[in-house]
This record gives sequence, C-alpha cells and structure tokens, in this order.
Amino acid sequence: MVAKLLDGKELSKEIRNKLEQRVKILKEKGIIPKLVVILVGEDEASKVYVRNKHRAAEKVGIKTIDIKFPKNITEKELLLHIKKYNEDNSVHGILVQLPLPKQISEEKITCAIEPEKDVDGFHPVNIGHLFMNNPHSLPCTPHGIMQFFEKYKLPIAGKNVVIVGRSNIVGRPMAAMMLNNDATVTVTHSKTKNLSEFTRQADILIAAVGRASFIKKEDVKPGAVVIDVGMNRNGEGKLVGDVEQKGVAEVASYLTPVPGGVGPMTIAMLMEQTVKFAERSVQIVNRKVSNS
Ligand SMILES: Nc1nc(=O)c2c([nH]1)NC[C@@H]1CN(c3ccc(C(=O)N[C@@H](CCC(=O)O)C(=O)O)cc3)C=[N+]21
Ligand SMILES: [Mg+2]
Repeated sequence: MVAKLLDGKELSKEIRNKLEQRVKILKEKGIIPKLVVILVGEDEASKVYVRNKHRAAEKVGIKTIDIKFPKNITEKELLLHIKKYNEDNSVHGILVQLPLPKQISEEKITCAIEPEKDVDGFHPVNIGHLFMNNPHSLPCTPHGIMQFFEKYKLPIAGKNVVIVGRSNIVGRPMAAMMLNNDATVTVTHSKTKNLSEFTRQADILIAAVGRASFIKKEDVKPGAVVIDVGMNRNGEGKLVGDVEQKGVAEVASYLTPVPGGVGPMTIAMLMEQTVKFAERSVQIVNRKVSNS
C-alpha cells in the first residue's frame, strides 16, 4: 500500500477562501475581525508560527496585532496587557505564544485570557466544555486534524485511536475530540510500556511526541491513518515530523506530510476561530439593540 498524502496546504487554502467570504459580510456590517498575538522573547518555532499566521490573516482579511515583549517582562506586567485586550471591544481574539519564559506561569496567563476571546481554546473553561462534548472554542491543532477526517470522509466512530503524547496543546484535547466522535481512544506517553504494541493496534495513529522520526513503519498497522503532528528541526535545520515518513508511507492508507500537513491546518483553524468570535460579537450587539 502507498499512503495517500493529506495535503494541509490545499485544504487550508479551501478553508481560507470560505473565511474570506464571511469576513466580507462582517466588513459590510462595519466589523473587522481583530486578533492580538503576544510573543514574549525569541522562541524560533514561535517566530515561524507568527510569520505564517500573519500571512494567512492578511489573505483572509483579519487584522492581526503583533505585540512583542522582551523575555524579562514580569508576569504582573503581562497580565496587565492581557486585561487591557480583554476589555477592548474591538479585539475578538487573544493568543499568547507558548512556551513562555520561566518567570511566567503559563497556567496563570492561560487563565487570564477571557474565555470568549480565547482563540487557542486553552482556558480551563473551554477545555471543560470540550470534554463535556459542548465545545465553545477548540484548540487549533487537534481541530485542524479533525478537518482532514471530515474532508476525506474518514470514519472515526468505533475506530481504535491511539495518541502518542499527552500535551495540553495536542494530546489531551485530541483525545476529547476523538471521543466526542465515538472513537475508542488510548493516550500513550513517555511512561507507556511496550508502546509499539499500542500503536500497532491503531486504526488512527496520532503522533505528537516532539521526537524526530520516532514512529517507524513497524509501529504502524497496515492501512492505518497516520497523523504526524511533529515539527522537529534536524541537523540541517530542515523540518521533520515525529513519523519516519518514507517507511510509514509504505504501510499507511493516509498520512499527513511535514511540512504541509497539520501546520497549515493549525493556522486555518486559528483564523476560523477569530472570524467566529467576530461574528458572535455582532450577534451580541444585535441582542443588546433589540432588548433596548
Ligand atoms: N499559544 C500557542 N498556540 C499555538 O498553536 C502554538 C504556540 N502557542 N506556540 C508554538 C506552536 C507551534 N505552532 C505552529 C503552527 C503552525 C506552523 C506552521 O505553519 N507550519 C508549516 C510551515 C513550517 C515552516 O515553514 O517551517 C507546516 O508545517 O507546513 C508552525 C508552528 C503553533 N503553536
Ligand atoms: Mg514558564
């Protein structure tokens, strides 16, 4: 079997084009979707993300405001800035790039963002809604992965889904989304014994460990759908996934490439969430008008 590659560049473009239309309608009502992106310090991966986001937003018609702080900013000061954007009615989405420097608690910052403006879907309230199968805001990377299943009509209900990695950003919310779609979900991690025995049971295998080429051909059940979330830089500075792509492509039925797979979908979902929040702000204004 030779895997069909799931093209995230193409699918994200399709999604962006639809968003462009929604933004046009918003603009006719005088609303410009606005996303504030806060970057602290100099993280390389974050810089790539910020650059790509900017480009996508421009195409869709979303206004992004990039705010950069030096890496020695205090937690207190960062919290004050978040408060300011929480209260600014022209801002629909706020995203603080992770990871943050050591003196700043990621949990505190995540909790400080107004859940209604939490485009990352990382606030505990939003995570809670997701786990109760009533999502309000969805983490962009797993949400982007779900779009592949929808687009290519890949069945999820009753399938064995094995997730490698339990991060708050990918593994855990991915588990919730798959469970919400009636999959049987297993979450594995660094303490899992005989990992390969689990991965070889997977109809759908999701690799989000952050280790280059960690999943090999022999870890994959023939015909499985394999999603590669990894973004590792190799010695030459090239981007490589968590999946040994060449070998796994020989056994999987579907595979997401790196780059050009999950990455562009993450950005497309961030754009979608921002537009959704902007649309909701119109509804809120309409409600207020009709009540008065
Ligand atoms: N609060 C927060 N939310 C995040 O979602 C978040 C974050 N912080 N911190 C950093 C990571 C990383 N991340 C990326 C998403 C897309 C690409 C991306 O566009 N990748 C492309 C191109 C990569 C390239 O050009 O090198 C691809 O895979 O094809 C990269 C990185 C989001 N993250
Ligand atoms: Mg920290």
